[in-house]
Amino acid sequence: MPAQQTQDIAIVGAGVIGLTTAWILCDFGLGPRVKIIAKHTPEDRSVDYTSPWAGANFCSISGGDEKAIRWDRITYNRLAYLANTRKESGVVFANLRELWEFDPNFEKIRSWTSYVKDFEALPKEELPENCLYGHTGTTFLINVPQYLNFIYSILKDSGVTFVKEEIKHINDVLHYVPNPTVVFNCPGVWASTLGGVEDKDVYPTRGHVVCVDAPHVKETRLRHGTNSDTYIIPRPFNGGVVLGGFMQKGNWDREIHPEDTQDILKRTAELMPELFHHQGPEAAKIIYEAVGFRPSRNGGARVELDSLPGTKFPLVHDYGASGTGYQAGYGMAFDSVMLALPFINLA
Ligand SMILES: Cc1cc2nc3c(=O)[nH]c(=O)nc-3n(C[C@H](O)[C@H](O)[C@H](O)COP(=O)(O)OP(=O)(O)OC[C@H]3O[C@@H](n4cnc5c(N)ncnc54)[C@H](O)[C@@H]3O)c2cc1C
Ligand SMILES: NC(=[NH2+])NCCC[C@@H](N)C(=O)O
Repeated sequence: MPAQQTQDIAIVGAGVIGLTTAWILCDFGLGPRVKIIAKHTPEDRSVDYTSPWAGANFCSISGGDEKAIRWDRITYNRLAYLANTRKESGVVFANLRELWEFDPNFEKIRSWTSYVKDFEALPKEELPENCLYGHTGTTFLINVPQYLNFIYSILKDSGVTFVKEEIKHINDVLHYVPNPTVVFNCPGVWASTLGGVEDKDVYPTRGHVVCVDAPHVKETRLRHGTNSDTYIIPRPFNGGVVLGGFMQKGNWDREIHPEDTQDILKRTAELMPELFHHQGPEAAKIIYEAVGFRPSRNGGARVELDSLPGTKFPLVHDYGASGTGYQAGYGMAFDSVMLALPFINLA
């Protein structure tokens, strides 16, 4: 009987960021040493738990700074590996068409030319009215519930322990892992209020999605507007088509407003006329609607080594992914684990 391994690696949070962090640790065989403390886990649905509400696709929403480009690129390669070798993960390659009513971040676009398969800028004559730029390429679509449960199962099979609790202060993690080798802090938008973290740079970017039945739609299409963000994100393996949306900074409104639903249906039908077979929004077959709070942060996501307040215990922050937790999350989690490895005795 192997000696009882004590859990010495703690993770706060079981959204896509916390789960992916644990997944990488499991790849090192560290699953039995990992304990995840989280109020919500993948079987939960709550406006306070962002990950289930994502589309999800891989688009060029993220910033053009070095960190954002690095995390997108690492995750693009990881998603390609999963799409090629692990169909059960819910990740597939897909055609992306992305349009802008204003000039995009050309640093970001330049980075895409070096790694996004089949990348092509659209000739001006192909741009719809009022669009200044557009491109196509091969990126990814993710069936989010399937992907979260795929990772969740790997973690449970790898010996990771889950504690379904809300903590008030980051140091409360010591009640569950008294002498941690390292703690990972992955609380999403709640980094804004978690005691001992209370990151004043973190804020919600409110989203509202309408998931419809439209199995004929295979392409993901987005239009970055001066006054609106319109996107169509099919979820592969019969997951419906996620339509959006809104990018409302600092907005904590938890309610769904019917006028917003109609606005999303109208804009997406204009963006892709075949979405409702060239009929209007009244032809939409709605499966569900949801509001979600993207965990945004002034200055971009925080992936940083710290220590539990008033202690020597290493603390790695990994939060603030905003609208990119799936398309950049593996890169963020990879860098978080690299920060922690010097403290973890692997041998
Ligand atoms: C409408 C919408 C569409 C999106 N589409 C895409 C997309 O197409 N592609 C993409 O890449 N991204 C997309 N995103 C962004 C993506 O969903 C987020 O970046 C991602 O879900 C953030 O994950 P997270 O793990 O940081 O946060 P969360 O999923 O919110 O997880 C946070 C975890 O921490 C736990 N927690 C927090 N505080 C405490 C506490 N005090 N005690 C215990 N546990 C705590 C929670 O219970 C939860 O388990 C979208 C987001 C929205 C809202
Ligand atoms: N078009 C635009 N600015 N945003 C689309 C973003 C889609 C998805 N990442 C999200 O909803 O976060």
